[in-house]
Amino acid sequence: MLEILYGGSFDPVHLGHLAVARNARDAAAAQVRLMPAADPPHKGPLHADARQRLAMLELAIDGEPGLGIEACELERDGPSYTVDTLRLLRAARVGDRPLAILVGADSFLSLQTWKEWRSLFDLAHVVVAERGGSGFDPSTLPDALAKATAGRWAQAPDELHRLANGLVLRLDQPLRPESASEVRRRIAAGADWQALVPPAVAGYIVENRLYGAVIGASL
Ligand SMILES: Nc1ncnc2c1ncn2[C@@H]1O[C@H](COP(=O)(O)OP(=O)(O)OP(=O)(O)O)[C@@H](O)[C@H]1O
Ligand SMILES: O=C(O)c1ccc[n+]([C@@H]2O[C@H](COP(=O)([O-])O)[C@@H](O)[C@H]2O)c1
Repeated sequence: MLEILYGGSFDPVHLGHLAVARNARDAAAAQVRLMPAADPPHKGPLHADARQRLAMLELAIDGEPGLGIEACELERDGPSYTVDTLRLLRAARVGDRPLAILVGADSFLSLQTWKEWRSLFDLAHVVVAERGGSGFDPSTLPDALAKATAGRWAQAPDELHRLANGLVLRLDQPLRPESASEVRRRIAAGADWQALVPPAVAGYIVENRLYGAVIGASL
């Protein structure tokens, strides 16, 4: 079965993440694992610690079929470079089975800034989820990314099951407006935020006073 790794800070996980993960699972008939980064290379300091971000992910997926968690990046120090993670997972448990990474269009458009980015295609497929405002259009990619992805575009998700790595798939999906920074911003501003995250995650945020949430805030 195709496995799709969905990496992120998940600080916190929100309904946009879940919609993207479910859509990828259903469209590609795949197992999707949400993969919290210990130290995402291009982000400033995170707000919740690794244990808390993992706990929120567990509450969010709540045993849902086809969704899981890959926590291997939390076990190593230093920046969570995806290329290193893919090499480790290929060697440790995935072998030569079909494997993909799932990224939002904003992340995909900056793929050239990732460590050894061209090697990513030797290790996994890349699934790109549309994200509002990202201006994602495969015909207007930055030059190097356009060259590296030429001839790799899959026409349909089932192509990803037939090869171990190397294809790029654009996933059609309704655009989701949520972002973790908007959740944190609203909490800090005392504005409504609970509808942006699963109810169990909202409860965890309040109980643990994450992001400046106040105990006793109505859920
Ligand atoms: N609403 C969304 N629609 C599509 N992709 C998303 C959405 N939110 C996050 N992603 C993608 O999920 C991955 C992990 O995102 P991350 O955990 O950094 O969340 P975020 O909401 O972008 O966080 P922040 O607002 O703190 O930057 C990235 O590839 C990102 O592009
Ligand atoms: O490998 C890299 O150089 C690299 C650079 C930026 C982001 N990533 C990964 O992309 C995923 C989303 O990152 P972010 O910053 O949107 O939370 C997460 O799994 C990061 O580890 C990876």
